[in-house]
Amino acid sequence: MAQQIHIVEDDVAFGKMLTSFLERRGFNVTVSLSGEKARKTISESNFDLLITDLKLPDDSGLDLLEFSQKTSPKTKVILMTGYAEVDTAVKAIKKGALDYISKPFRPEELLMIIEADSQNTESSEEHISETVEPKQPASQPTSENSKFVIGISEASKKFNEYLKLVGPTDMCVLIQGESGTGKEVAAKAIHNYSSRKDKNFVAVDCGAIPKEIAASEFFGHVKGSFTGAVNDKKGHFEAADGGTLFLDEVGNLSYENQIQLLRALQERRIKPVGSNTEIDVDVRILSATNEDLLKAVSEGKFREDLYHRLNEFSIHIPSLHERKEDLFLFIEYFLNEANKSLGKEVIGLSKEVEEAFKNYAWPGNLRELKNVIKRSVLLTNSHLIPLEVIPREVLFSANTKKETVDFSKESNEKQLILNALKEADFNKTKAAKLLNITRKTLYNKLEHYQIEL
Ligand SMILES: Nc1ncnc2c1ncn2[C@@H]1O[C@H](COP(=O)(O)OP(=O)(O)OP(=O)(O)O)[C@@H](O)[C@H]1O
Repeated sequence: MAQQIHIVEDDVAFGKMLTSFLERRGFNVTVSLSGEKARKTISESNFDLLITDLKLPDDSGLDLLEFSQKTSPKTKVILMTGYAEVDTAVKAIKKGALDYISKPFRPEELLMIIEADSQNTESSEEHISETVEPKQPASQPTSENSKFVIGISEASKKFNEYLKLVGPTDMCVLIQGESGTGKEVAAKAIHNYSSRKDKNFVAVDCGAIPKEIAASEFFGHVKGSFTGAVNDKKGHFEAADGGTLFLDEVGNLSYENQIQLLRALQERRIKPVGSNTEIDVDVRILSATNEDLLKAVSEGKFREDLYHRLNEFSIHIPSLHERKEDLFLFIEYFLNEANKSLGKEVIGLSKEVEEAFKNYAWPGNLRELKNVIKRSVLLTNSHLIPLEVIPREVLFSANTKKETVDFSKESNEKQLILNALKEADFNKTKAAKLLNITRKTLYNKLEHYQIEL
């Protein structure tokens, strides 16, 4: 069963960031924003781990540690401290806390403490118990798969179920989705769920191969078969033998190349350009497209027989807009990636940026989100990404959603009003409609925020 974690943290953004980080790694997380709420929650449920801030507005982490030890002695406790509080934290360890972690910290550091403790617990349990749980079967995702975000939205859960379901079969899968939604990542996951996972995964961008050399790229060639063929060359099919060949942007293949590909798939045999010998190949084909292939078929641009061969099973990857519930998991994942690659320690987004990200439609999907975060992390000199480093298109996009309007914070409100005005071409009646407020209220707010038009 997943470990139950209780976080006590009055900084909402930080608590949220830790929660999504830990939930993505399979923990069940409950958050309390105050000592009072924490005490009530501790009394009502059994947690494996309590992670509490040392300084709370209405309580102290040390007192909570004592309370937890009395009420729920099996719960382990980690304290989060500021630099100046390390002495107190050391006292807490003496009182029986598992560990302390100094703020600011990266969530991975916290995870390391949790995992180190679990390993200690497991190894001591293995000595006691004679029957050890069987290890995971070979068809489980490899560590490669654990590198991607599964998501919590219904759309993500469904499509990830499909990946798992079709992975171990030998079916050809057509992966459809907008640009940047993660089609290649999905193809790699299918490969990793299959028994072919120890063989090659060869990805080919069909849009980037000139049609004149496509046959040689796919099937290889022998030395001297055409000008420039100075050596024998293996093609993608041979390179992927026993494994998986991923044809990205498959709709871009020329009609002639489609015929050659179909033949290779039907016969499971290829002939390198200039060779008289055929070679047997055992390759699973996964393909991806961000265009409507059926439309291409009906327009005579894509062969119907090839379409059906590639599409033994089809998977649609939802756009980021269709899985907004996953947005913060992806943000946190890309933030960690950016921190690692840039050697930075940015812990999250400021409230205003959070709001802007929620309101943006992310037409470039995960790739765009990843790029925006990396750029922002590079430009950020504090712990939270500020509004100033966010690209203009994200701030002033035409995507202010009525349902996401949240007037709880002044800074959010001002930003939302600016977005709506921009979307409405500065027509106040339209902007008021977008914001779901009356024109009069909008005028009052423009005055309040001194927005001059
Ligand atoms: N589930 C995921 N978890 C973490 N990162 C992801 C996930 N899916 C995609 N990404 C990242 O998002 C970016 C875009 O993914 P990918 O290249 O697979 O998209 P694509 O749909 O194949 O793009 P295109 O249509 O341009 O070929 C990559 O940097 C990838 O690492």
